[in-house]
Amino acid sequence: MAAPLICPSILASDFSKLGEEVRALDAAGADWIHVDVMDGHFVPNITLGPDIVKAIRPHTKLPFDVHLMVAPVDPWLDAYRDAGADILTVHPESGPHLHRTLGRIRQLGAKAGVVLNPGTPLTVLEEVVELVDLVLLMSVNPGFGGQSFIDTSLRKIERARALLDAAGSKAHLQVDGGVTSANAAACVAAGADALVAGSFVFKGGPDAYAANIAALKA
Ligand SMILES: O=C(CO)[C@@H](O)[C@H](O)COP(=O)(O)O
Repeated sequence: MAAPLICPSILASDFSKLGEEVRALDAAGADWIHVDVMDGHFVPNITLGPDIVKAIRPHTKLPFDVHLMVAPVDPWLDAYRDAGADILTVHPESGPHLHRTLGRIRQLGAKAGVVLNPGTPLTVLEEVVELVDLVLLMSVNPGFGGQSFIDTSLRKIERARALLDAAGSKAHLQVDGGVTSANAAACVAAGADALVAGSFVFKGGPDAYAANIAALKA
């Protein structure tokens, strides 16, 4: 089983020193930096605007994987791409034309991701599979870090893997929410190749980041 990409969510970082945190994650072996953007409307929390993404961009060359929990999302695609996002991931519920939104993300030169909440059926993916570079399965309801992994997500990962393989898609299959060393291997065995983790990576402070990332890869 190949080691998964580890994508720490900076939602769990110390916001008073974001640049430093991103540098520490880079040094600790993170593969991507996962940026959770929340608008206080699509989800009940507000986080990082494009100016903040732009401010931390010079602190690492790692890909910025930006999860947009924003509705409507279309007006924000250009701003986050300009701020330095490499991957823009959107919810089918955050606009009326998912197909158009994914096409626009690729037109901007970014990788396009689609994210499914625990209650969102996989079938939506069938209609856009050729337009996505990343499928993100939420294993918690989005809005907050520190929640518990929803166990039925494992079966959904398996079904998503089967769907991607059947379509001949090379898209990454990423899982997010309550990911720890206790469930990471099961996610990968089910077919995930990228794991987002917030609380687990950041616990113990910067000196522990490398060990925490290694524990998720192991
Ligand atoms: O998008 C979200 C929450 O909405 C996630 O990225 C969480 O931030 C992951 O945090 P942990 O569950 O790993 O603490």
